[in-house]
Amino acid sequence: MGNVPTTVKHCLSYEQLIGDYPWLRHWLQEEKVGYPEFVKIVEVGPRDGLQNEKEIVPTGVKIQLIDMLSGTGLSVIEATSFVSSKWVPQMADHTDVLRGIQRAPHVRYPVLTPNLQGFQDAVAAGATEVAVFGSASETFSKKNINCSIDESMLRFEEVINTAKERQIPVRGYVSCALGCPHEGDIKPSKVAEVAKRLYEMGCYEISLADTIGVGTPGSMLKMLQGVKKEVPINALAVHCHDTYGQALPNILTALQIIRKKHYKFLPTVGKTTGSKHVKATTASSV
Ligand SMILES: CC(C)(COP(=O)([O-])OP(=O)([O-])OC[C@H]1O[C@@H](n2cnc3c(N)ncnc32)[C@H](O)[C@@H]1OP(=O)([O-])[O-])[C@@H](O)C(=O)NCCC(=O)NCCSC(=O)C[C@@](C)(O)CC(=O)[O-]
Repeated sequence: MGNVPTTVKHCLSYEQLIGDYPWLRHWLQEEKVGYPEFVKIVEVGPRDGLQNEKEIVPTGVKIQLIDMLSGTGLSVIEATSFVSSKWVPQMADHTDVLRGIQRAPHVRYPVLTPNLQGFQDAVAAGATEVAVFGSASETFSKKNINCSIDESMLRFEEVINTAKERQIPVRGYVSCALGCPHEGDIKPSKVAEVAKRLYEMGCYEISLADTIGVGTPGSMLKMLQGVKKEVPINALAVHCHDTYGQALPNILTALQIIRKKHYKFLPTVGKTTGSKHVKATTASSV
């Protein structure tokens, strides 16, 4: 926490959280929650932070960013996406980025793969870990990956089965876990259902994403209470966008749901400014 600005420390303090959300004190006592002994940060800046930037960032700059992040002590850096360049022009240089980075021995560099084509391209470019990304909202699924939730599960199953044959670990995202830009509130039971499907297919970890940053400690709590009935808590991660300044309180709430025996909980933070996504570098400070 040495380099963390005072304002961020303030957001992270237990006393401040209880001051802002008094009902949490009761819940924390009831649940006898503690903090996990170990927190892993998945840095998503080079992928999620850049993907919506209108101006194309030169490939060399992306490579330099990832190489510099590799030197910070992070253990996971999401490097790029093997998606259609018509949909996300910023990620069109995925192969050059993945081939150009200096891989540090202690760092993993997962990439997003929405379907088998993306998976095969990623592996050909040297990917050794991938992530599939589903949604708890039908409308978001159609707008993001051009298929329904059920169709996306069939695509992911193909990716996961092929990945298993090659012993490539697959991480799964569930977008809109705390709200959808098109459908509004999303029921925790729907998030739990999609998370469970991904987990049962073979994703080693499910990252529950507050895609538009509308979550609060209250909705985070309800959502995680629903999901942990279906997926082991030590296989869960959260991915919080900071659109309304709630990412840190939301992460702190999520961390406190983990019992001490659950040593592995893996939050990622995204910082969203207005309609622009400028994300994830704050994750390194948490
Ligand atoms: C999923 C697709 C590809 C389906 O796209 P589609 O158009 O429905 O695909 P299709 O299967 O009908 O194929 C149409 C064309 O796309 C090509 N194609 C097919 N697959 C690929 C591929 N993998 N890479 C490159 N090209 C591909 C395919 O070859 C074909 O090319 P054509 O014959 O017309 O020349 C498309 O909808 C897409 O790329 N979507 C991008 C989604 C995306 O990147 N979203 C942002 C990341 S998710 C996210 O940010 C959320 C997250 C993870 O951060 C968590 C959170 O905060 O919520």
